[in-house]
Amino acid sequence: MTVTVHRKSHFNAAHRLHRKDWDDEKNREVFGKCALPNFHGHNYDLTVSVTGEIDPTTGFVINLDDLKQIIKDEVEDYLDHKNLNLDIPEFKDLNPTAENIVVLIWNRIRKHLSDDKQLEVTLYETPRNFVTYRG
Ligand SMILES: Nc1nc2c(c(=O)[nH]1)N=C([C@H](O)[C@H](O)COP(=O)(O)OP(=O)(O)OP(=O)(O)O)CN2
Ligand SMILES: [Zn+2]
Repeated sequence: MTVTVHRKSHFNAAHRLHRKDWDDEKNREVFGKCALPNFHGHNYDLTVSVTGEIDPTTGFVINLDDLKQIIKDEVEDYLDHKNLNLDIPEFKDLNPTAENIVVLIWNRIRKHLSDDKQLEVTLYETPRNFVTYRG
């Protein structure tokens, strides 16, 4: 029997969606206002979900205090109040779309979990635009 444990978090960040090998017109056509050159911000919300067996000794799938600390170290401290294009090396040549951000977050959390746990991350870029990654 497995149970899923969830922890919510949030961070604020700036970004711009564009391709260096496209001109302004093409970038504007594909990425719309998200291509504007001077960046814009989002209040990102995320839900981190860990699935596994309940440890009979503790009653935990994962200690939520531990999960909270992992998310703080790997997501909030790394991304909060950052310019994703300029400050985060992974996005130097990769568009910081919700899809690419959720994969980055998943990879940073996954390395802290044992192999017997499943991880799912849902990232809200806006209240109505959100993505999910399960690895
Ligand atoms: N597949 C994706 N499409 C888009 C992404 C993305 O990351 N993946 N990102 C954007 C923009 O960055 C942003 O999300 C759009 O912002 P906005 O238009 O303000 O968002 P809403 O649609 O929620 O706003 P409404 O008020 O509902 O119009 C674009 N596409
Ligand atoms: Zn945006």
